[in-house]
Amino acid sequence: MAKISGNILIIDDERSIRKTLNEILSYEGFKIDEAVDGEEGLKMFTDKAYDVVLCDIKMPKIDGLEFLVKAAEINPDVPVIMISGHGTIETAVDAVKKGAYDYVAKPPDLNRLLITIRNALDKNSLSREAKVLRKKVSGVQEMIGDSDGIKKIKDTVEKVAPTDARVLITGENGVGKELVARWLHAKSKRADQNLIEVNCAAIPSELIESELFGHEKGSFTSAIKQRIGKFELANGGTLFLDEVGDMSLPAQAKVLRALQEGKITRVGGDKEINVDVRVIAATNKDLLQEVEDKNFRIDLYHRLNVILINVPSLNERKDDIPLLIDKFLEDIATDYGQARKEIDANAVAALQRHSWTGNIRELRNVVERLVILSGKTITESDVTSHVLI
Ligand SMILES: Nc1ncnc2c1ncn2[C@@H]1O[C@H](COP(=O)(O)OP(=O)(O)OP(=O)(O)O)[C@@H](O)[C@H]1O
Repeated sequence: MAKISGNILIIDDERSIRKTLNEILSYEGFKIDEAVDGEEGLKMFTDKAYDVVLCDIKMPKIDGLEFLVKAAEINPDVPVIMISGHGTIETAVDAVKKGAYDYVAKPPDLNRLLITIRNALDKNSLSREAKVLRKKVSGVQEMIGDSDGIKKIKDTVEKVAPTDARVLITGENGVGKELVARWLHAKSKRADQNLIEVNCAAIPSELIESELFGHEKGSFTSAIKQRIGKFELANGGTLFLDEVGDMSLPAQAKVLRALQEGKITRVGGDKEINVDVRVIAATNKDLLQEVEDKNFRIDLYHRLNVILINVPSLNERKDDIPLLIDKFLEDIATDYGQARKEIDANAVAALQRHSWTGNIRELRNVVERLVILSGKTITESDVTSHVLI
C-alpha cells in the first residue's frame, strides 16, 4: 500500500495499544499524537487540526461515545474511528450509528486498520476526495497500444467499467490482465473505494477460504485472532480474483454463494455479513477445459463470465511493439536517473520480428538489457548480439 500522510490522534487509556498503533502508523508516514483519555483527547482535538481520530470506547473521565458527540460539535468533518475491545462491539456499532466513521476491533488487524484510515482520509473532505480520485485514476499505469486488440479492450473497458457487471479477463501470463482489472476499477463508480486483489494461485488451498472470507478466533489451529477477509475489505469496492482457475472447489462453492446472495460467513463463524462487492476475475487457464476436467464449477464460471475480455499476447499485437519500446526506454531512463537512450528503426524492426513468449515483462527486460549493454543509440547489431542470439 502506498504511503500516505496525515495527522492522527490516538486516544486510548491502554499504553500498549497506543504504542502499537503509534509505531504502525508512524511507519506508514502519519504524524501521531497520543492522548490517555477522552478528556485529554478532547483538549488536543480542540487545539489542533487532525485528519483522523482513533478513539477507544471504554475510558475513564470522558468515554469514547461522549468524545464522539463533543468532537462532532467542535469539528464534524473529522472522521472518528472507534477502537473496540472485548464486549464493546455493540457499543462500537452504536457509535457508528451516531456518526463514528467506522470501528476496528482490538487487537487491530493491520490491513483492515490501514484501509479504514485510508478510506476515512479519502472521505475527509470533498476536495480531498476529488484529489484522491484523480490520483487513483492517473495512478493506474497507462495501457500502451494502438493495435486493434488493445483498442477493443479500451473500448470494452469504457463501456463496462461504469456498470457493476462482472468481468472475466483471460490471457497468457504477463499480457496485462491485472492492468485491465485496474482500469476497470479506476473508471468505475467504485473508484474511490478499495480495489482488493487476491492471487488465488499464491495461497495454499487450505487458507484460501480464510483469506477470502476471514475467520473467527480459534476456528482452526493457527487462527489466533479474528481476521477480516478480502470480501469484507472490498465491501463497496472491487475484488480482483487473480488466477481464479487455481481456486479450490470448496472455496469456489463459497464464492458462488457470496456472489449469488451478497452474503459471506467468516470461517468458524455463524453470522452472515452482507457484502457489496464487484468481482473481476482473471485467469491464464482455459476455464471451460477446467470445467470439463471437474476442477472448476460451471455455475461459478457463468457467474464470473458476464463480460469476457481476452488480452492478446504480445505476438498477436506486434504493431504495439514500437510504442512499448518507447515507453520502456522512457521508464528505464527515469528508473536509472539517466538520459534516455535512443533506438534506431532497424533495431525496432528486428525486435518486432522476434518471436516473443507473449509476456510483456520479457520485452521490458530485453529493452533494459539493451540499454545497459549498448551505446547512446541502440542499433540492430546490438539487438543481434545481445538479444537474438
Ligand atoms: N498495454 C500495456 N502497456 C504498458 N504496460 C503494460 C501493458 N500491459 C501490461 N503491461 C505491463 O506488463 C507487466 C505485466 O502485466 P500484468 O501484471 O497486468 O499482466 P498479467 O497478465 O496480470 O500477468 P500474470 O499472468 O503474471 O498475473 C506489468 O508490469 C504491466 O504494467
